[in-house]
Amino acid sequence: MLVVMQWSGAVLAGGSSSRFGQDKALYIYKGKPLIAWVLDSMAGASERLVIANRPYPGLEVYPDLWRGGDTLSGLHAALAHAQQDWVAVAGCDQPFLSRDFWCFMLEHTRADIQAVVAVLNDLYEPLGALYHKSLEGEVLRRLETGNLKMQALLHDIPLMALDKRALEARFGSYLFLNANRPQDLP
Ligand SMILES: Nc1nc2c(ncn2[C@@H]2O[C@H](COP(=O)(O)OP(=O)(O)OP(=O)(O)O)[C@@H](O)[C@H]2O)c(=O)[nH]1
Repeated sequence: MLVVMQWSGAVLAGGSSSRFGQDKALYIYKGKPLIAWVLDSMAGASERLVIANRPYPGLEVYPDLWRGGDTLSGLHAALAHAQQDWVAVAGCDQPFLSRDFWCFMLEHTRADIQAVVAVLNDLYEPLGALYHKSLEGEVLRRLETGNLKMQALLHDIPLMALDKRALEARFGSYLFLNANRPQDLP
């Protein structure tokens, strides 16, 4: 019997796009908004959540529950709102993530870890990663104590670290590209 794993997708879009100069989620790149590229990469999810604090027409938006913690606030809300145990979390500015990439990441989930994440030289890629819902309490504790660094969280939890260069070789050299400015996009 084929067992198909259920997972949630969450796109963080609660930032201020200050370096981008306009709401980057809605920036049209190669014919569609950046956020649509990311949502499309998560087409295999049982639900796709947009985590933001303002409405996006046509999309169901889930708010941060703890404000002011940057991407850690977004991760917390993603884990809190998600229905499934494993949650694919990405920025709204990562148009090169793909369905095949997420399938590959999901193949590396295990019962004894809480994240699947790319790493290079001890530096993790916190967005474009899988997180287990059981992390919600730990993330909230870090928000409460002002310990907002995603790298520190990832250093402290049991996870599967996948070689970033090997992932880029397989899924494309721009895989983890996040567009801080329009000119970052190829
Ligand atoms: N839900 C949520 N998402 C956030 C928050 N802060 C940043 N993000 C998202 O996390 C991703 C990475 O953040 P950044 O690249 O710094 O984006 P940004 O904050 O919009 O950009 P800058 O204002 O230029 O720093 C983007 O998709 C943001 O929308 C937050 O407080 N809540």
